[in-house]
Amino acid sequence: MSESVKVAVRCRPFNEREKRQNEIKILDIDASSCAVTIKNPKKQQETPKTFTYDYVYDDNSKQIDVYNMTARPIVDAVLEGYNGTIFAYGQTGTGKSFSMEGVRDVPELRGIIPNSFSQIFSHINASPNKQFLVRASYLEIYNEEVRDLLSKTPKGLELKEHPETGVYVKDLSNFVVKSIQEMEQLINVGQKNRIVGATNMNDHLSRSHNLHHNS
Ligand SMILES: Nc1ncnc2c1ncn2[C@@H]1O[C@H](COP(=O)(O)OP(=O)(O)OP(=O)(O)O)[C@@H](O)[C@H]1O
Repeated sequence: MSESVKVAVRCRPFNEREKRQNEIKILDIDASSCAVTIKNPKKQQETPKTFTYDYVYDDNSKQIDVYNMTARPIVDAVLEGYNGTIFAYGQTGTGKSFSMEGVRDVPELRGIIPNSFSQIFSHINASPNKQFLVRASYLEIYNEEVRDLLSKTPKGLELKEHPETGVYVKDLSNFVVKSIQEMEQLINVGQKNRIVGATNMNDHLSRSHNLHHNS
């Protein structure tokens, strides 16, 4: 049986500032062995350290390849009735939003979230004899406060634990969605309610973090 938690590492290309400052690349990514080797630029004589992961992506990686290798199998399992979570973690400015959301209007730059909507609804549309229920919630954690981004009055919500179903957010709204368009509408509403919106892409000082949940 394969592991239930898998870890992927993605390295982003240098940004303009890093290029201008002639930064040196300290990561070497070897896709064939899923290994990342990191060297200490201040101590060239130090032996580089190597770590292995379930998937590794270098700075040339394409959104669709990241999706197909890492996210598609999770969404496949969800469509069969299992639970699945895709979670991006990393320092500010490292490419979490790029990987998760990407650039919505440019098909090849679309990230995991829009690609998963396409996969979910094409699967549902191709399975006329099965019934599916898709519900969506969208929340933001900002300054330790859980905010419901799909509520008209986003306010702090409580985190609770249920003995059988585990941790949940009390009173978090959720909406039944029947198409990609409906899903995108909800995302648009939620984006507008985020404390620090996607328009502040270049300000990496105080971005909030958000979780997306499809069931
Ligand atoms: N793989 C990539 N290819 C090209 N550009 C990328 C890639 N990953 C990130 N970028 C660019 O790098 C910048 C920072 O990425 P992004 O905003 O996704 O970081 P983040 O981890 O979400 O940051 P924060 O935690 O501050 O929200 C953006 O301009 C983004 O377009």
